[in-house]
Amino acid sequence: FTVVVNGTASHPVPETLFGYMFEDINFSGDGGLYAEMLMNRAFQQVVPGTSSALQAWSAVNGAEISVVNSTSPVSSALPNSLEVTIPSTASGAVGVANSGYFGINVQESWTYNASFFFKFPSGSKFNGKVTASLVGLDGSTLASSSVDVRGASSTKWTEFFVHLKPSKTAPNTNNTFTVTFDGKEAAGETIHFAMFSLFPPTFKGRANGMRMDVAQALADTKPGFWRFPGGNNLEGQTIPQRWIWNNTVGPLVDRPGRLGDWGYINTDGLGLKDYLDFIVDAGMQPIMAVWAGYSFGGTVDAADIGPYVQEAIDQINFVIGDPSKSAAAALRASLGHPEPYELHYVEIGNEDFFATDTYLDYRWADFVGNLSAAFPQLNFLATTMTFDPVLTPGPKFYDVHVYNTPSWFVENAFVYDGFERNGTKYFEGEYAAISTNANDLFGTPADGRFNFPEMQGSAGEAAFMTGLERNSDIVFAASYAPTLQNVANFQWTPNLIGYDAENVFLSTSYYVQKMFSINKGEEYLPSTLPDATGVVHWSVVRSPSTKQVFIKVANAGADAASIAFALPFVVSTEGSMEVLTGAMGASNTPQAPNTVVPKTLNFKAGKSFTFDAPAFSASVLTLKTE
Ligand SMILES: O=S(=O)(O)O[C@H]1C[C@H](O)[C@@H](O)[C@@H]1CO
Repeated sequence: FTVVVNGTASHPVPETLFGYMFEDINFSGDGGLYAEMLMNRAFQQVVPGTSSALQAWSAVNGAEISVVNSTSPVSSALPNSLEVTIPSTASGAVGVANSGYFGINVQESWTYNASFFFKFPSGSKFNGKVTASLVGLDGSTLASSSVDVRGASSTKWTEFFVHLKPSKTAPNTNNTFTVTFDGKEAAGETIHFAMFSLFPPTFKGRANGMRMDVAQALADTKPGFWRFPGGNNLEGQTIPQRWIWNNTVGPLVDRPGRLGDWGYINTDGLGLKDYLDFIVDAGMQPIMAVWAGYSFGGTVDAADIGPYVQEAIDQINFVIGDPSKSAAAALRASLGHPEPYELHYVEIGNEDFFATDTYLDYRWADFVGNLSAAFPQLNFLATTMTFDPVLTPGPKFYDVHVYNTPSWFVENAFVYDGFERNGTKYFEGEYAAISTNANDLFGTPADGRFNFPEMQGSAGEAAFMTGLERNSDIVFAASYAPTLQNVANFQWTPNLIGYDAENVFLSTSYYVQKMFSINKGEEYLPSTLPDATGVVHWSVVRSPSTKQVFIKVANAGADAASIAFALPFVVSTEGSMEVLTGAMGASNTPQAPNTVVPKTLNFKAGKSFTFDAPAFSASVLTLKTE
């Protein structure tokens, strides 16, 4: 191949071109990015007296425990509490233990914030200590802290709050958080607990914040945007179980939680303001979805849509409204953020190509009509297929989703080249190579589904992404999906970033996303077009502010390819390149997390040079212009 690069940019590269799609899937939020370490911390949305109500909880040394809603609750949002009865014959430490989200990471250098609510029955004679501890698999106490309690003065809900500083780092994550009494001191007592919590240090030290290592892996790619709260997890198994913004803000005891759309209960401890603060902390901007009347269990009738439109208006006002004019904005101010957050993009629903008729009939028009009247400065995205059906008013933005085979991505690198430049812009909101089986894309690994991203898929995605860059005059944002996976419990594969209770696993596709995102440049330089039917694709961008040119090369084929580049301007002979390459089916897995990692090396650049792209590779060549 010979590639002649044009010295005149065709268009700027949008700041938002690469970023993340987030929803609570695969324990991405609870048990993932959200730093709360205790699973089922507040017994939300469980049926008292059932074993599932006690998920992650167990008795310590003979205590009798059960989830009840018989006593006056700690809040109306949290009707359930944990009833703990200490046997009259008890001795030693007696109480309850939580096993975390598939483990608890105990690090000597961390200070943990532990808390819970408790109360004794009136007439209690208890006068002793209650102790919070981190306990190792072998029963050793890694950290503990006690407070003196008199039952008679704790007959109302009382919050217990301590810092825990481990004496050593645990050898594994099979640790528990326990709350115990001395059996003799507490013999025969019944105590109620509510809203436990255990936090490690968080990303940027944010209260109720994010797990540091997962957040850092996301921030390291310099993402331009964060799409939330879904994806399917926006929609709800039923209309009442949709994602409701005001149930996700304010004190944690006032958040009821909900049954998420991926088979587990969401605490909603990671809520609207927590997302917005993380977006600020990681230097992104939101692409925020509003619920648009469609749940998996039913759709709101046109005649009843008004309150849901108002709910969306209130959600947007929480983000950008004037506290003197909107109660939702005043709520934001009362939570410590009087200034509006940055917001330019609001998505109306998710994947409404599954519910096209009502979207076409009234849902799109009712939401975008009222919301654009209330917020004329915002951009609204439609979620049906592009121009199918023809919506009124015509959408200025679409969110396009595609999951397919590695070869589909290679073969469709030019899909946007053919789009009419009519002012419409596109968000490639969810894309990933997920299977080698075009006839059963969403099947099992036995049928070709990827457990983890494979190099063949990542190289295909890279080829596709050169097309997104070339067409970034109309593609303003793009994100791989799903982003996060707790490898101990998940519902979807492959995913960009995996993790367990102590490790983060970066996939081959993560390295491709990072390569493109941190080298996205400021303007696109046209060049000799790749062969649209070929497996070798490239794109060239320039950053005048840093006098750099970035050439991305994807080779999604099994043969190495040699490419001669000719540049119309002077470049330093000192070039550097980052190359990600591996066997076709190679993956980074928890067992072999560094199977395929990027390699950086220098090369002799200049106005013309040749680059040999390895088979199944994605590369970025960085050049310095004068
Ligand atoms: O079952 S799917 O519709 O394929 O689910 C996909 C599409 C949906 O937006 C997202 O939540 C999910 C995985 O990222």
